[in-house]
Amino acid sequence: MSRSDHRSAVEYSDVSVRLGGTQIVHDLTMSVETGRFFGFIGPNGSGKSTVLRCLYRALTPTSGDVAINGRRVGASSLRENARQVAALTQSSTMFLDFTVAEVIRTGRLPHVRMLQSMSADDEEICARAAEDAGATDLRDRLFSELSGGEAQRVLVARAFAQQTPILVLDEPTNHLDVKHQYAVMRAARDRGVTVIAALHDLNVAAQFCTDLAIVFDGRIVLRGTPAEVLTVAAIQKWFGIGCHVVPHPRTAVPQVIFDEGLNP
Ligand SMILES: Nc1ncnc2c1ncn2[C@@H]1O[C@H](COP(=O)(O)OP(=O)(O)OP(=O)(O)O)[C@@H](O)[C@H]1O
Repeated sequence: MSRSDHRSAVEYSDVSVRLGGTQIVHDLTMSVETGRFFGFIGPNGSGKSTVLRCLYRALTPTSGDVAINGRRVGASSLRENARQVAALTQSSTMFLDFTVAEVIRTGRLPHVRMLQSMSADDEEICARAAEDAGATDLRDRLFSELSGGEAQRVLVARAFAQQTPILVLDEPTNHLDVKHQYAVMRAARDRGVTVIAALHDLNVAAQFCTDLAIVFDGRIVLRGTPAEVLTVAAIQKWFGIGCHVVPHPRTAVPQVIFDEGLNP
């Protein structure tokens, strides 16, 4: 797909990443169409986070390009990028001294000049983001005193408050109880933006993603709809565990029942 094709919200072209002398991502070429909910799945250390980091500019590829809406990531200012892509990452220690409300407000920074100049609209956006992420009741707490799941909901709210056309979620359901896992995924989907996530729970991925890609050793080895990707053969081959795959009783999306008795 060409760069000028605006159906592509995100496009990786021949992206390779070397870290610490090791090649982590190998010549990745792929695109994600606007409005899709795209999930990277794959074993630990396969490169999912590294691929995402190139998108939210935490990492510059060793070679190749990443483009957002047809524009190369490195060609935009950091502020412009932050208006395009909000990222929920796996490290958040920089917020330890903040209250929850302050953490969520930092999501508005790409849109305002200084924290003091936040408008009533910005406050309303933060309140709605907190509501959508299930973090409203936490707003007066200190971020450093939250449980893992509570902190995760606040970081999701911060990403929502950024109101970007692309949302990058690196393991968004980390630390969350089952109810909040589904609530956060539903809230992300219902924003109607392009979502690109790294996920470990295959059943949650199947329920919410329109597209899945299995990453193995820094390469996409299989891509398609959840029904195309989550097959017994693929899960055995790439995750190394036996399983059954059955349709969800209501939605009919594939659901995986792991079975070590069927291990390859
Ligand atoms: N800064 C770094 N220096 C050297 N190696 C790194 C660095 N960051 C990541 N790696 C390595 O790159 C590989 C891919 O890591 P990455 O975090 O992208 O995997 P992942 O698929 O997201 O894993 P997980 O499912 O465990 O979160 C791993 O082997 C990791 O050890």
